[in-house]
Amino acid sequence: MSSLEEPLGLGDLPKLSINRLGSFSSPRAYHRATADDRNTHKYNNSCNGSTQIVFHGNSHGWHPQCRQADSSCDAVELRDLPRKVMWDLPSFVKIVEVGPRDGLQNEKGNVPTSVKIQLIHKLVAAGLSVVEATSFVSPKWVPQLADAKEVLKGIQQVPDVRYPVLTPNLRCVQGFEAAVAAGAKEIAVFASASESFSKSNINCTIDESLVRYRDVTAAAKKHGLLIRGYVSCVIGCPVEGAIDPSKVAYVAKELYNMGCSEISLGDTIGVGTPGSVAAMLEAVMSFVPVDKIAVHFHDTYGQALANILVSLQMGISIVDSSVSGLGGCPYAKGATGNVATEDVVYMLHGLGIETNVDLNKLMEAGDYISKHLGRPVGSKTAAALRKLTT
Ligand SMILES: CC(C)(COP(=O)([O-])OP(=O)([O-])OC[C@H]1O[C@@H](n2cnc3c(N)ncnc32)[C@H](O)[C@@H]1OP(=O)([O-])[O-])[C@@H](O)C(=O)NCCC(=O)NCCSC(=O)C[C@@](C)(O)CC(=O)[O-]
Repeated sequence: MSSLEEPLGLGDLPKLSINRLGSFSSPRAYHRATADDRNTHKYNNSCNGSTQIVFHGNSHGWHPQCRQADSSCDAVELRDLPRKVMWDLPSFVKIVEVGPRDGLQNEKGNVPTSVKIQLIHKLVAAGLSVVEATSFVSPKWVPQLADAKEVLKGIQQVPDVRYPVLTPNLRCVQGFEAAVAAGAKEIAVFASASESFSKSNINCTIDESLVRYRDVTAAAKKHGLLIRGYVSCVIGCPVEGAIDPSKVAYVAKELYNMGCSEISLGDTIGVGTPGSVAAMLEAVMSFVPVDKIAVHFHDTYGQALANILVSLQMGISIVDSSVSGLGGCPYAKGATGNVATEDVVYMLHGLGIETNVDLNKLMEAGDYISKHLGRPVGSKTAAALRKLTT
């Protein structure tokens, strides 16, 4: 059994399937850089036929710009960039903010209900359209989220914003019934591709969890609720080591077929690299439409942004992240938080991809919760931009 203390060795990585990447459509021209694009990070990247990018600081931090001072560069066909570098990327990425749930569930010190609610309001004010609010799970096993009912009832819900909550079973105390009673309009069920993680996380086998979730999704459909399905340990498990992509595909397919409208693939311990992520996504895409797949990368090994980029190149357009990089799963020893939402937004805007998220307002939300937790903000982008502006 390989230890997950060490990053998976190259020999352990499933070989990247080149044919899928090779089938990407031809590149497209990027937007022409103009002065008023400065804040939208749309840019082109070629002058005089060669491809050079220099950065000039501005009020929003760094802005890629042509070497020519007047930035009067022409829009460039991506064929000027080596094809192996860039593919056709989505023009819009939906960010699912999981900080209030996945981020806080692992916090040892109690976070007051009012702080959780205020954080959710700030995240929505930053433009996030999906903010996972809490979990209706056992307070014995996740004490931090024991105030799930109060949080959900306390949020001033904004129309068109979604506030999913985790529900592991039908229970009226901690589960689906309790969530509906508290006003939930969207739920999430969460299975694992690893038997060991399933047992330690939700106290049952994978197949037992799928039986439970069929009941939960049937009830949710009766109530007209949206259902999200998570698959944990899609790359590696703290106990079993590397996880075969076929196991991930099986669980994803089962959750999709029982009625989950979106399948979020969680690298719970962050061991994935673009090679193992591409192989896993290729397996899942055989059973779940690519526009129904979300990626959920913890950043324990610093691979999350690279893993997101390869996911975008394979057609994914839904990315989970945690403001200020909060979080980690109480059942995955050593797992650190999800990739920081601020870092994801900065990368996406730098690629000319829209998110509807205002980075400055997002940083305010990150500052708010980091101050409350008494620690520096967990986003490199936020830390760098703060240094620039102070
Ligand atoms: C799901 C339930 C409600 C099932 O709990 P249950 O077994 O259905 O029912 P129960 O709560 O009545 O428990 C029955 C007995 O089993 C015990 N028990 C109950 N659970 C456990 C456990 N885990 N480990 C060991 N024992 C457990 C429990 O204590 C009780 O024993 P008794 O108190 O009568 O002596 C419970 O296991 C639970 O609340 N677990 C916490 C699940 C959770 O919130 N995990 C974190 C969220 S998932 C996550 O973070 C990953 C994700 C989604 O972000 C994606 C990713 O990153 O991969």
